[in-house]
Amino acid sequence: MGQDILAELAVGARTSLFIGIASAILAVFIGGLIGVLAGYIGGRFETVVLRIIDIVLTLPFLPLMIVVAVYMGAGIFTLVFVITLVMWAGKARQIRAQTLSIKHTGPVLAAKTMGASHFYIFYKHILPGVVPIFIPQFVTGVNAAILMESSLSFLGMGDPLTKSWGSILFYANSRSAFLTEAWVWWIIPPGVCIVIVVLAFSLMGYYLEERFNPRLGDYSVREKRKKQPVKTKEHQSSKGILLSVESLTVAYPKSGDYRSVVDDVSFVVKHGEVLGIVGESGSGKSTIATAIIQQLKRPAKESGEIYFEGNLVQHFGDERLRQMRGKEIGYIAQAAMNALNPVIRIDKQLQEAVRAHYQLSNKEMDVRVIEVLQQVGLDEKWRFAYPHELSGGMKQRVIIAMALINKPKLVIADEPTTGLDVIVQVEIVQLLRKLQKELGISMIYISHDLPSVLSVTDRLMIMKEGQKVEEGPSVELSKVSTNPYTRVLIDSIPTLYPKKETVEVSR
Ligand SMILES: Nc1ncnc2c1ncn2[C@@H]1O[C@H](COP(=O)(O)OP(=O)(O)OP(=O)(O)O)[C@@H](O)[C@H]1O
Repeated sequence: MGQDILAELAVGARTSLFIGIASAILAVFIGGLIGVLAGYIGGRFETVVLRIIDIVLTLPFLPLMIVVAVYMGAGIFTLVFVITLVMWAGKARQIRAQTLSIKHTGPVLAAKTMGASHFYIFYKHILPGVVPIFIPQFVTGVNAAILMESSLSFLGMGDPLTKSWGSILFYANSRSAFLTEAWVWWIIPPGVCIVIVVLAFSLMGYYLEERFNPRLGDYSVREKRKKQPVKTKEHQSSKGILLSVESLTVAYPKSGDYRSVVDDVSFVVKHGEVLGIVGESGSGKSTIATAIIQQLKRPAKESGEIYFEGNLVQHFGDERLRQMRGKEIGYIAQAAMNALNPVIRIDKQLQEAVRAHYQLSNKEMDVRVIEVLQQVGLDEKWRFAYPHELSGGMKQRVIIAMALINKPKLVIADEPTTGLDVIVQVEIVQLLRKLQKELGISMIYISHDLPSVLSVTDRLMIMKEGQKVEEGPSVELSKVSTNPYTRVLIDSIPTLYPKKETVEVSR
């Protein structure tokens, strides 16, 4: 008896898996093709496809199977046909959505602007973004198809001559196994097989979805920070040090190994001081800033120690870090003004920043919003505006207001003048300097533009290829530095009185 059941289960596994895998392959292939084409071509074709998808998704599965089985005869291929017919539409809808999100990204628009052919865009940009999600779609499809096959076979719509887990259950039921002790042998084993296989495919599907779906971005689940006593350096505050970075090294994987993008960098920021970090693009400036607020992207490897007010931030738990970000350290990220939510009023966005840390009444909140807008030189009426009603300079003032609204001790401004015209750049730089002095806060000012940094900083740190080249008081460094790289940066500053050069004009 036991051997018979085992043999039936083994043969049944073959049928159930075949139907599951074959239906999933067909559904993903057909759905994928139709979804990609509908998303990419758009227009009437897309509308027609969407209406067909809507109709298919509303088709009742069981009556459909009965009708098809009557015409085609019950059997494995009828099952594959009906399951595919039911499943392709859902796949097509998801893959169309993915195609649409890629179609409107910068690289695709740039390729179109350059006159690239549809074939090139499709092959180079759309397919690489869409194909990875076929894998999780296939796995979840197998899972759903096995369940459908079991249900249909259990209802007697499978092939009567072929064993599958569903048909084992059908025969068990038709011979009243549920009413006798036979259910232990006849029903539990195929039932357990279905549960285990479906669960295994579901888990695999979730994993692959997180791994391959580009829309899920950083797929890896971030490890929870270990709770541990925070290491402290008491003497730092007595020396007036607010932030101290010691031997910071950050590496990212490259060609199978890790490559340092910040290499053994140390510096301090004192209370009320402005430190400028200057260097060419890619020298690691933003990486230092994100390391300070502990928001490096995976899979970065970080070593070294960062102390804020004498406490080692790498030992901070999640809650302590959350409090540090936005409340004790204000962060003006690169191009942050483009990240203002276009459909939320300015006052609401500023209030969000306060709500993350304080519980204030609406009136108190409004007072704080007006106060900070005035500080950054914006009339209070602008608090009722939406971001698209503001100019670039005004948006950047809002971003500065957001960084200041919780009265932080340190502000990190990463290229705060990017994307603004020269006059507005000067205004923003002057505003930052004025606020820093008035509020007595410390600041790290990151830029590749030495002239703007000189006017706003007390000390400068020059970076090149992840390493600190030189550090010192801004004015001194700009006048007497003998370091060749620093000199290149300084000499690149345009002056009103350029050196006279004799130019020979050939006649
Ligand atoms: N998530 C990441 N994965 C791999 N490498 C990265 C990642 N983020 C940054 N890098 C690398 O780290 C290096 C330093 O980047 P970073 O953004 O810190 O430079 P930067 O000096 O701020 O430049 P920019 O002024 O252009 O923003 C670059 O070479 C970059 O390729």
